[in-house]
Amino acid sequence: MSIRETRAWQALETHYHQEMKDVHLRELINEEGRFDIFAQRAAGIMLDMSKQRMRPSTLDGLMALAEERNMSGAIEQLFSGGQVNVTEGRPALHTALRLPESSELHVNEQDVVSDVHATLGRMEVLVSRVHAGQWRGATGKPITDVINLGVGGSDLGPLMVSQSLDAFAPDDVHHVNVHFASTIDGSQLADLLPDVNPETTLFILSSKSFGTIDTLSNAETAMEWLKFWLKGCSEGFIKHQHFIGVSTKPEKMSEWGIHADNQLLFWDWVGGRYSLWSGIGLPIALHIGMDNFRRLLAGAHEMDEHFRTAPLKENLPVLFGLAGIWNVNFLNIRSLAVLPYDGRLKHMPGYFQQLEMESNGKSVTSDNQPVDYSTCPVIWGEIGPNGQHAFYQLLHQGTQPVACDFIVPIERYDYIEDEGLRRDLKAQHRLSLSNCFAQSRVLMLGDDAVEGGNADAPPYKRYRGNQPSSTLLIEQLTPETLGALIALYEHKVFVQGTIWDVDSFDQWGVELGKEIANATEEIIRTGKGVESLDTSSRHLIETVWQQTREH
Ligand SMILES: O=P(O)(O)OC[C@H]1O[C@H](O)[C@H](O)[C@@H](O)[C@@H]1O
Repeated sequence: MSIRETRAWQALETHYHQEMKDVHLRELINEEGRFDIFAQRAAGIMLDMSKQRMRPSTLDGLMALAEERNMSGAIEQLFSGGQVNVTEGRPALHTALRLPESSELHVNEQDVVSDVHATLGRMEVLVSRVHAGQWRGATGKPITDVINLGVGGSDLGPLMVSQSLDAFAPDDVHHVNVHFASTIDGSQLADLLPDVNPETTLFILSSKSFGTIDTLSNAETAMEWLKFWLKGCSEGFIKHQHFIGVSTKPEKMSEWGIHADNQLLFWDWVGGRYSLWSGIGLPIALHIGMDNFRRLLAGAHEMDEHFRTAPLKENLPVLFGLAGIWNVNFLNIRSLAVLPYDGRLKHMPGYFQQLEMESNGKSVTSDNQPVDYSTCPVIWGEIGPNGQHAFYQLLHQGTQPVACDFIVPIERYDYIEDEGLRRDLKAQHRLSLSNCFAQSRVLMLGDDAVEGGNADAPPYKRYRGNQPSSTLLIEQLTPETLGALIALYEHKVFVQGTIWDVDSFDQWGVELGKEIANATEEIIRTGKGVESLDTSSRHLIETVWQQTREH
């Protein structure tokens, strides 16, 4: 039976048509006790959903829907290693990566917690060798630069966290610069390699499958570059001194030439987009130190515990997820903008794009039926204050309904020692907070945000308002709160996937494109088979041939 046919879903539809369809946020916001009902805190984060187009009765209806889908049972399954990744027949145990060492979790009679902590221990050894200046390149010089070669989940998480927690980089260790190269066209390597020293550059080959052509082609380029500059050193020695591999596939790493001592393993029950907590987080640990990496895990664990144990009505990921369901399935809002008011979080929208869209961008239920409702909205975003000068025009006066997540820390810049600078930067942060609160208010109230009203203004100066948003207010951006924030989104995705009855942990939709790309590369390279293609693709390839032949 489709979820649409359940009593809870139908009650929500009736509620929408009878009570909510024509009500504007400017009326809702004045309803009694709204903030107390719609704002909840956990793990250093306050989630304020009082600017969502919901009433307490909406929330009751959504809770009934969650019960209909046995949300508590699903959460229990997730944490205990149930086969929540149905199409691949395995658990999704990213939460086990953040369990404290003293806990136990058995999957197939194996205690995964001891494996996880043994790997963290190996990571620590690698990090401390680099930070002590003991890891040396093929010519004997200490490493100065680390380049992570990975894409998707093997890039976006480590990149986002490293950038966000830059201020936590330890200053009492041998300094290394951490860089990221992901794109298949080699763009980042083309920029990076001329500026680093081959004798002192270490590459991390990050790939869950160790079969992703984007990453392997970057690795080949890196290796050729090293061979060119380190003439006289054998290939095996170069690989030993300049490559670490992180993967679930030790045999493929060995085949490529990654020395067994330089391999960090993780497990097929860690989804790529949920893997920054595993060895895939090595660039983070190299950048901010192992202690801070463990703090990140501890913050995520705190959110895990909240998600696992808090009653559904006080449960941040549940509330956050259900608000999204209401927006997508009842208010028909299929666009979600992620808007951090903090420049350190510039890679966060991109990271959440993969997390949400690759997890829930699905249209088949767990028993292989086509869905008859919308699933994941389009996620996009940008640093909020910069977006104000770019696309907020559409949010305020365009024709699209868009839901927004505003993300902002309460306090910033306490770590700046220079007093004069600190004062000014704190003032700038106040500006950022003011802009954040002002924008969500105007999006909600429209013309009513103007003192005395704005009804006399010409149409092009009018603001409709009624765009719903949530605000995530973070006490301070620390490894702990960032860990908790990421875990909050991970669990929100799970809550929504549970309601929509989709497998949030597979990604079959990315496979066909890879296959066809390989076949296309062969056609471009060999010239054979172009006639079997459609007219557009054929002409594109012929145009490429024509121009490259002319050169
Ligand atoms: O880590 P890898 O196996 O190299 O995969 C890297 C990425 O590519 C794939 O195509 C998937 O879409 C992503 O989920 C994955 O994170």
